[in-house]
Amino acid sequence: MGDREEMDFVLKKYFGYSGFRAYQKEVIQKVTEGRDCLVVMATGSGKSLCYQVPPLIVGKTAIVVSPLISLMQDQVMTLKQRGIRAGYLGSAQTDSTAQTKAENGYFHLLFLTPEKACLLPASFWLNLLKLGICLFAVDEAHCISEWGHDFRVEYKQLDKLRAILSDVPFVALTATATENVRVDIINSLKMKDPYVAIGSFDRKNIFYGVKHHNHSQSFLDELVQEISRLVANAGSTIIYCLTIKEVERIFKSLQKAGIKAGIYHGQMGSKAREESHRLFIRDELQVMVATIAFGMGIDKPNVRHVIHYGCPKSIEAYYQESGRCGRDGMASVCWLYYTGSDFAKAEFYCGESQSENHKRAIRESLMAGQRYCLLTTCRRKFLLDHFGEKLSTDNCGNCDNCLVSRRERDMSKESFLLMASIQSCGGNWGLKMPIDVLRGSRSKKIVDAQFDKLPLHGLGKSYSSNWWKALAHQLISHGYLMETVKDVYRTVSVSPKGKQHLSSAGPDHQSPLYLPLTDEMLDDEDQDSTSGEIRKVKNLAPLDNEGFSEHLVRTHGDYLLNIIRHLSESLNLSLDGEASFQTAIPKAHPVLNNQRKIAPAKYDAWKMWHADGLSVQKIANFPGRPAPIKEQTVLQYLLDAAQEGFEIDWTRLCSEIELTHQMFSDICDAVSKIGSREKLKPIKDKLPEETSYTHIRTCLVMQSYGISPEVVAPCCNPQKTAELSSEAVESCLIDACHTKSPHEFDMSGNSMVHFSSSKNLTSAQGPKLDLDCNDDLVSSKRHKLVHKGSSTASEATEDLILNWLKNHDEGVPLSAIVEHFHGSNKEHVVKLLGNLESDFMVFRKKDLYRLM
Ligand SMILES: Nc1ncnc2c1ncn2[C@@H]1O[C@H](COP(=O)(O)OP(=O)(O)OP(=O)(O)O)[C@@H](O)[C@H]1O
Repeated sequence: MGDREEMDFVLKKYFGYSGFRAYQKEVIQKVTEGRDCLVVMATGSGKSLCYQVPPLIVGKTAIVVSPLISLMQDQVMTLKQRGIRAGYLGSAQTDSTAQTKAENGYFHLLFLTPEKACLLPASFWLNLLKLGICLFAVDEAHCISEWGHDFRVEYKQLDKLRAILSDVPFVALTATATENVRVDIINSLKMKDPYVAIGSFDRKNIFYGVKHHNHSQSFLDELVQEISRLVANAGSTIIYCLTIKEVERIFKSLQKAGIKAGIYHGQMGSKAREESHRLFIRDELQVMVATIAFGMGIDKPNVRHVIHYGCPKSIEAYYQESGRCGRDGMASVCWLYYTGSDFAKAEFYCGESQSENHKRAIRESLMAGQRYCLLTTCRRKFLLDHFGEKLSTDNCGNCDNCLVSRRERDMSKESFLLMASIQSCGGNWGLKMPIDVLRGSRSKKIVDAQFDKLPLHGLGKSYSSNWWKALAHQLISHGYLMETVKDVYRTVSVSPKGKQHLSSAGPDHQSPLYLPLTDEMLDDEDQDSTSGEIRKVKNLAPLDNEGFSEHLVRTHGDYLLNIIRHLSESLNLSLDGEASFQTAIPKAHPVLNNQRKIAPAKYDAWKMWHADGLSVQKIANFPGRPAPIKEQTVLQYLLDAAQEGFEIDWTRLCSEIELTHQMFSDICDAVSKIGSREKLKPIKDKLPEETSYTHIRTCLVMQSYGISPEVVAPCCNPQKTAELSSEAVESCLIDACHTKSPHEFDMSGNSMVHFSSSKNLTSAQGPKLDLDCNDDLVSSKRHKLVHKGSSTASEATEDLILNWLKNHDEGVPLSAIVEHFHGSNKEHVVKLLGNLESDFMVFRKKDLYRLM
């Protein structure tokens, strides 16, 4: 019998197939000739046969390295049923004779985990070599590469075996390998002139689609309805979720709707997982809701739908998971539902990873996933392109973008603004900075970099940040912008094509640039229909007050005033009378005698606080702002204003932020102990928990201006005092009696501390406050009360943990979290942290918990 005939005979005899699929025969032939092979073929294309047939032809053992015991067990079982001698070595092996049998060449196919392969003694290999090893296969070979989506360190060790098995052909197999992963595989396994078989990645029978979702219940209800419809037709469905919590949530909803669903994730015991898998394979379950733990080795032919509820880590992972669909070649459907927060998980995925290369690969992979989600062109083309395969057409006719014609609009103006902003910011930022500039933000970063002086600052206010981000992704996918990972950051810059476009355009003239609107952009515009009104208003000439709704004036009055002001300035007209819209933020920025000019945002904050008497909290949430700002930011503005010579009522400020006399002197002590005011953290570390960074900053500014600590209230804020419990009042009363303090408390708990004498204290003036009480005792009592209060509050909840972590950018070890929330036991805290981790709210890195 000739070689080819023998191959056909084996195929028929053991597998029952009448012909080989593409590439199978060539690979088998090369392997039997002793050549190394790299096999890159789509999921379900039949790669396994490439290592299963040779041992049956040459009668020598084939070694197969596979990442999962369960996968090996499945394969061994199936092969045995076909009359092939197959076995595996590993921790789950109960047959004590298996290793001896293997060493004596009993098996046609011997499966090993990479760890086991490296642990076997050299004598094992030498004995088996004497009998003959026909090939050494590495399945799921992309696990060898740090560029791969599923890198496993153990795979890296396999090169050690190359020295012992120097004459054995190595066969690496994977369904997902980009160019650099392929090179990595060949180098890592020290393959010699390998025969490379790259099959088509095009799964023609699969429809690809993407939808945007929010985590709302109504969306989940819609999903359940959709699944009910799907399961009414034949075939199975797999729903992949990013977290176990989501798996459980969706599973419960499906069960409620009477759908036969199963569940599968890494925290289930192996028995429960096996049972779930078995029921699914036998069609006793219609739907499997799973994490990606349900992945490799799922060879169920009739999976008709794969739904991803959340954007996967990479295109490779997506391709592999969606590849569980339609393995029998019948028409099947893959939907991906994503939400914006899916793209912010790079830090989480980087987890414990030590290698910078690997971290960069993770970030780049996630970026590619994001691009896939936001794509408005053919999805199949994008997927194939990712794997280096060209689709001859721009319209595959079997993805959502090719079937639904999208609304296109001339986005030349918007694109010009965005590209110009990115260019003006230097092209060294992510998208946030240039978009914030367009939206007129005066954040510290923007003001410090003087981006608020750019002519385009604030010109893009009428679109939301998300809208601009979606446009940016359009421009990326059309080649006008480039996204790169520099060290650990994603930056966006204008590409040569974008620069060309910019240079041929100006603020008033741009050549048309028609781009499709994404669902997100359309949703955003629908939601913000009033901003649509604003855009219309912008185009109105002359401005006409008819048709302005009350709502429009209330919500956008400030914006309209600005348009009118700019218009009148440009026309050299004066506006009669002072506009006194309640929503308008004061805009005049006079420079007082001894004051230096400060940024408008700071001046506004100072004026509202100082002249209008608004509280920090009111300023932060002032209705005239496009969006609220943080109270800390307002405080920082006030401190900056003070440093530029603007008048500040320190007593009022200290009272508002509850900076007590005791805190003030504690902070001064800490500063002198440390001997430096440069860094706040060491100062903070020396102080009690309730002393915040805001307290420290304020104190330092006051110190530097020689403001006397006497201006600081000795006891609690009068308004806050009213909120004290009766216990607190009682304690204060006791203190007041003991110390014969002039502070009086009425029985309703209202403090009558006389702040009036300090009313006019400013940064320039500093008369001493006449308070002769024993402040220390009062405030130390208060201190105790606060502490006692925080002990009740120290029972951990998810919200409290999140709030607390907000103040610890550098991360906190578990022990410190447990100590802080000593009202709860450790298990409870660990459980909450686990929930937060699985919700991607926090992540753990080098044993420190941080906010995402
Ligand atoms: N020549 C053939 N004729 C008919 N069916 C075949 C042939 N080769 C393989 N198959 C079948 O195709 C299915 C997929 O094969 P296999 O599991 O080897 O794919 P794979 O490429 O390893 O996929 P994955 O990467 O997802 O593991 C199996 O059910 C297998 O029996």
